[in-house]
Amino acid sequence: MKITEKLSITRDFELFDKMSEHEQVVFCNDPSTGLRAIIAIHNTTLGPALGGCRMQPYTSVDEALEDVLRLSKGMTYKCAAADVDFGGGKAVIIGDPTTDKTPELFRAFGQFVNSLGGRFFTGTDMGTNMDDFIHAMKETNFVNGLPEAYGGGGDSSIPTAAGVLYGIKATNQVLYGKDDLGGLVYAVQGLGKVGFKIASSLLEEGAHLIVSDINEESLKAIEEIATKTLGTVKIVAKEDIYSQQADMFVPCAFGGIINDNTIAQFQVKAIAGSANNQLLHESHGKMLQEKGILYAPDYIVNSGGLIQVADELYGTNHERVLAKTKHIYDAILEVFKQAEISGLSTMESANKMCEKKIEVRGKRNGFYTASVKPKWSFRN
Ligand SMILES: NC(=O)C1=CN([C@@H]2O[C@H](COP(=O)(O)OP(=O)(O)OC[C@H]3O[C@@H](n4cnc5c(N)ncnc54)[C@H](O)[C@@H]3O)[C@@H](O)[C@H]2O)C=CC1
Ligand SMILES: O=C(O)CCC(=O)C(=O)O
Repeated sequence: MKITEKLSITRDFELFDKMSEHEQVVFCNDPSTGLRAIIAIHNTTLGPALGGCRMQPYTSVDEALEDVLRLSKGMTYKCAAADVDFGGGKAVIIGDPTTDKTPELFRAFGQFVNSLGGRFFTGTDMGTNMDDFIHAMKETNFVNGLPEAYGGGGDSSIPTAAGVLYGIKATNQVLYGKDDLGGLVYAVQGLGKVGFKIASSLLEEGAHLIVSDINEESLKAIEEIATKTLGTVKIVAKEDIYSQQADMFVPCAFGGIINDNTIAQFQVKAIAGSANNQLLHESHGKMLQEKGILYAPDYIVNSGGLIQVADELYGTNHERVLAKTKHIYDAILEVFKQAEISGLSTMESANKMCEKKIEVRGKRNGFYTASVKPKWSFRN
């Protein structure tokens, strides 16, 4: 047997292939608290990585890894588009948020975040909330999205929803030549922290909503709000939301919902919503373009939360956050314009703009590391 055959195991680089675009992936294991988490740092050219921590009952390591790799890459683009001095990262905790949370688990997670020495900042995402990070912050300073009572900016779903409404207005401007929200029909998927706020604002402007959620209470609550406005609400089964005749589809639940199957069903003129990683593959952006559906790239539309948590490090100031969030309107118009000029899909056009920004900065910065002088440094 040749020596290379004997050593064949060393040729299995599957994990490194999967993370080939990422700088660092950290597997965190703490049997005493049951913590199993993965932190992915995609790119730190623009600054230390930033991204929320999702808790979900993933059924395999592969599923969790795939999610954290996709989400952290999305954060690199989101940070570039929002012009914040952070790079892309994200964390996932494997566990059921309704049964597996303990203060100790989040403290253990905080210790792992701290061990990265400021290369990764984190906070809430789906399945985690600000209370969880009150525990984590006892172990690390690299947490943002904290309650105002703890010196943070508070609920980041508020600026996220505000930003999505700016994205919808910009899309309406291109579709109809005016950015009014009222009078139109929106198919809203998911009435959680962000979706509920968007739906309520749309109703207040007199919009007509078709909604789906798996949570009966949220559905009842939005019907109740509609009774006090000029808007209307129709509830549909979760699998029927994609085929509704509407002006716009507003996805506010989970990722990957723009795919071969749903594109075949869509009867909308545009898509703009808060969900992260809406396109199953980048090619689905092209398919939307071919079908004549105007797509407002997710990571620009939903960057209000990021803008707030990044801004928090300067001290809480809601006015400043709102002023920065308003730029989402112009950013979406610019992407639509560039896409029209270049013939690219709106997602390709947005990606190109972000990649250019990272490339230019990369000439001066690269890999982020806190400036700690090595002990053995004898230079001064
Ligand atoms: N919270 C924030 O500030 C930000 C959130 N996002 C993204 O926006 C999306 C929503 O986030 P949140 O509102 O914070 O989450 P959430 O967990 O509060 O809300 C999600 C909602 O979707 C519903 N849902 C779950 N499965 C569904 C299905 N099959 N059909 C219809 N509805 C379903 C849930 O019942 C829940 O009401 C996520 O993709 C998140 O990553 C992105 C940027 C910031
Ligand atoms: O919104 C947050 O709390 C952090 C930013 C983030 O993870 C996101 O925008 O997906």
